[in-house]
Amino acid sequence: MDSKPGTPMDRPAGHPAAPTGKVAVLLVNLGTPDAPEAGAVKRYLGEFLSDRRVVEIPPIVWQPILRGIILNTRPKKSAHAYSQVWGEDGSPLAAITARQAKALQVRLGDGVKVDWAMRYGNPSIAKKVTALKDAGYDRILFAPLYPQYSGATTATAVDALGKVLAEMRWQPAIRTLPPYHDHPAYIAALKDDITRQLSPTSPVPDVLLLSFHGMPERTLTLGDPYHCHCRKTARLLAEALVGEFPNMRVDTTFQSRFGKAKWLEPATDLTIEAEARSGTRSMAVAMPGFSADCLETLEEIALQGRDTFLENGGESYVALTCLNDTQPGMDMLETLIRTELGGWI
Ligand SMILES: C=CC1=C(C)c2cc3[nH]c(cc4nc(cc5[nH]c(cc1n2)c(C)c5CCC(=O)O)C(CCC(=O)O)=C4C)c(C)c3C=C
Ligand SMILES: [Fe+2]
Ligand SMILES: [Fe+2]
Repeated sequence: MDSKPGTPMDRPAGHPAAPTGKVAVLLVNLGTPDAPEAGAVKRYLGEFLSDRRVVEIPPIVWQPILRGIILNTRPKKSAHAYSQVWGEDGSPLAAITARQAKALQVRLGDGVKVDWAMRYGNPSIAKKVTALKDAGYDRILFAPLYPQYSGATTATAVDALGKVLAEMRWQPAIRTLPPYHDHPAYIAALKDDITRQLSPTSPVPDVLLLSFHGMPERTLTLGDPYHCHCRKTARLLAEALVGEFPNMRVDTTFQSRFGKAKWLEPATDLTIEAEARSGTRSMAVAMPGFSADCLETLEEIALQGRDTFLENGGESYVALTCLNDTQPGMDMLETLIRTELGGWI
């Protein structure tokens, strides 16, 4: 056939038009209900808690418990919790992730498209990856925003991506953002942001808790690096903060226990209570494993945590905000993303 490279003449008659040659970044987070209502929360939890990466109990045992008990009781309670943190722009997790994508787009400029998706609920990974491919983005950097790797977060997001790719005849080239729990840019961003947030509180709190989302303890012996990643982040961050706050104790805890199995310890809620009871008067809590504020930081830690601390004799309690779309947070994200885009832009 007579054709010149790069012109439609390359394409035999009948072959559909296929735009190509563009680069995209897809920021990914966990997902959240569409509304702070029991029905929407039930749909979201049904999808989330049916993921075998999240609940590693055989479905024949787990599904009757999930469908028969949990999805009939938890959505109402969780919907109430969501309604306490819901903003004008919707769920904080989705609103902040959207803002991060927008801010990163400005920083990276027109040569790269930045978009975002959620592992559960909307906007889905399938919808976003398909739309990007159809629009000619044949190089996609897939970036799950979890500093610490776990099967229940990073791996399941990549699984969802794999499922979309499995349906495609012509797949885009894919890169994935590695965990960044010990990346100097991440530790520096946390140090700057925590220092900025603590400075106006005078005096410095007696203790700073670094509270990470928990996981079942057995995931550690099964080989999940999550616990080690959290511990390393905490160690590096404590080392980075000691110069600014030499007299502040820094402790690491795990929050958001779910289900009956033993979870990683020490538990944040029990630690807050024990600290207050044993005479700690002022406490700050940072949550370095969450790249965006969400139900677990704004309700469980900022609201419930404060009640627990004050009811047990504590006097001053502050829950710090996550990196979100702050300047240190976006500086870090830009650094990580530019590194992973090397050779593509
Ligand atoms: C940051 C990392 C996270 C890990 C690790 C993680 C593990 C994990 N979570 C559950 C159960 C629930 N998590 C819920 C909310 C939630 N979890 C994360 C992040 C991690 N989870 C985020 C960012 C959020 C907030 C979502 C939002 O909409 O704001 C919930 C739902 C809320 C509720 O009903 O309480 C559950 C349930 C398990 C079982 C697990 C590890 C196995
Ligand atoms: Fe969770
Ligand atoms: Fe929770």
